[in-house]
Amino acid sequence: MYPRDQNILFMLPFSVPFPPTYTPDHLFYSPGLSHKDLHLLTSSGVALMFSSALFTAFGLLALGIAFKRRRMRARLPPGPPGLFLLGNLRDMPHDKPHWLTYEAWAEKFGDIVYVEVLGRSMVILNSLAAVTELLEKRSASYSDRPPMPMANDLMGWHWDMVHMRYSNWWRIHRKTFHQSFQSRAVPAYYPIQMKATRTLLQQLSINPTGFVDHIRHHAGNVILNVVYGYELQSENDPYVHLAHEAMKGLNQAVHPGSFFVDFLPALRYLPSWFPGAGFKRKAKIWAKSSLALRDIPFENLKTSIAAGTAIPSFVADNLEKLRKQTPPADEEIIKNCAGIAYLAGSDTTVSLILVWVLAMTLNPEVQARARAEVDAVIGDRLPDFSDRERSSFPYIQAMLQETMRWAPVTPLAIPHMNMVDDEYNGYHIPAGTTVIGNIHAILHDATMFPEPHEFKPERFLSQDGEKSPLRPEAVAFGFGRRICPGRDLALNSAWIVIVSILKTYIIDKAVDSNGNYIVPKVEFSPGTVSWVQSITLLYNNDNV
Ligand code: HEM
Repeated sequence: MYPRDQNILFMLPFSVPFPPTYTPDHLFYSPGLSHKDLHLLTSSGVALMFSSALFTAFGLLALGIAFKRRRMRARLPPGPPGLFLLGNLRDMPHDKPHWLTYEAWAEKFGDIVYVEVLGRSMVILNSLAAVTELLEKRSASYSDRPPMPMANDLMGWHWDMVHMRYSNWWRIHRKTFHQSFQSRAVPAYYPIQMKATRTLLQQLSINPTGFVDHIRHHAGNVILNVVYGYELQSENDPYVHLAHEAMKGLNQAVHPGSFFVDFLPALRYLPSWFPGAGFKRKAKIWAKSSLALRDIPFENLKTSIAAGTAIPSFVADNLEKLRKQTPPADEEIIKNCAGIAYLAGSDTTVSLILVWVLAMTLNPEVQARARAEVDAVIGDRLPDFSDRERSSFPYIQAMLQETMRWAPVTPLAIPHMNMVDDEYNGYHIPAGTTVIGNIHAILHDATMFPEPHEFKPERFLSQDGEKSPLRPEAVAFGFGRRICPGRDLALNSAWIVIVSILKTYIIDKAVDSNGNYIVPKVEFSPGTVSWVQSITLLYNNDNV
């Protein structure tokens, strides 16, 4: 249908938009103060200003004392020395990927590093041994999330299961999610993934230069279809718009240090009109889009169900189950799980596929070997999931593992928090410490993965008598009880997209005006989800 012998040549320089980076300015300025707020501050009277300053001074003093006492009291893991009051605020990376700074610290201080920011302690685990011991084996104590007063209490994200505190309320969400996304359940979504992949191939054949948008459309189409039975519009989709609006605020709020109220939770009780309480006014505006994202698609689907026009989906099926339950279970749980699936599952899958595209651009010999395997198994037609019954596709599998290892999509996972005082290797980890599993460092550990920055799928092809290295998916989706529940769906999407593109396209570098190849840079953005910064591609079967 889309033969590789279509002699087409496209130059595709692009850069992928990624969530805003955070500068130190954000950090110091971000208690929500805008220029207007500062003006207000001057005009609203000396008394208010004085009480506000006093409030902040007391807060900072308390933090400083707590910081000093904690440092003196216990044998904390090593880390960069902090300043009185601020702790390690100034050491925290802001404008470059955090994992680079954390890896530099790991080299200096070892596989467990301690930092403290404005009284909040944080531990970074840089080795497989440390994450296995703490986040996996001691998962019962390490599965909480740090409180996020700005996002959860003020911006209405309390319904977001990803950042929910470890509780019965989270457990029931997790169970509901798991039932529909566990490995046994996801083959039910093959038809949706197949249909979306055929649409992707069609879109690529019409406009290969728009491949980033097409890959995004594919991921959105799969998840919205699975969750709401909703077919994504080709352009200006209202649900994509809702998610985009909601992400604007969330991206800022989940970044540690963006809002002072996250360090001094008492600030959330300030009235919105209070000088310096600009964060409360921002939160009020953002809360609308957070709730709209969750409620609008859900209510629309309920209208379709009532009209008898809804097709099966996560929400429709779960509402049906709920109707039969006595006493009826909580509808809100289904609404919450559905709302978060698009946010958690869309960008992550897109990022994984784009990392693969970059790897293929830079490693034509890997691409050729993978394509040969697809051709040998599938022959002269388009792939589908039944092909996996004919072959285990060892090279494709190894290539997918290497893609997850080479540039992990979520290099630092999502922060966990421990609930009890703990000891590890003779170090004290105070209860309430934010614990980061450094996926990037583990997957670039040269003792497990020699030449870690090279893209080498062969390392996952087990040779006779050789011990195969750690499978990246064992850490790339996080840890313990909070491990990503959407991983099987994501890996299936990535697999069908990869084999389908290999079957129909050749990915190559672009050429400049002098006819020279442009070698794309291997650069990734900071943020929870890391993005390939720029790729230049050329589809050209002359290069085969
Ligand atoms: C390549 C794709 C993906 C990657 C790399 C990824 C990665 C992650 C990571 C690292 C976490 C945090 C785990 C931890 O705290 O230790 C997570 C959590 C989560 N992911 Fe994914 N994810 C992907 C796709 C998906 C998809 C497709 C869905 C939805 C269908 C999804 C839904 C979730 C949810 C709901 C959580 C929160 C789990 C909890 O806190 O209990 N993810 N993911």
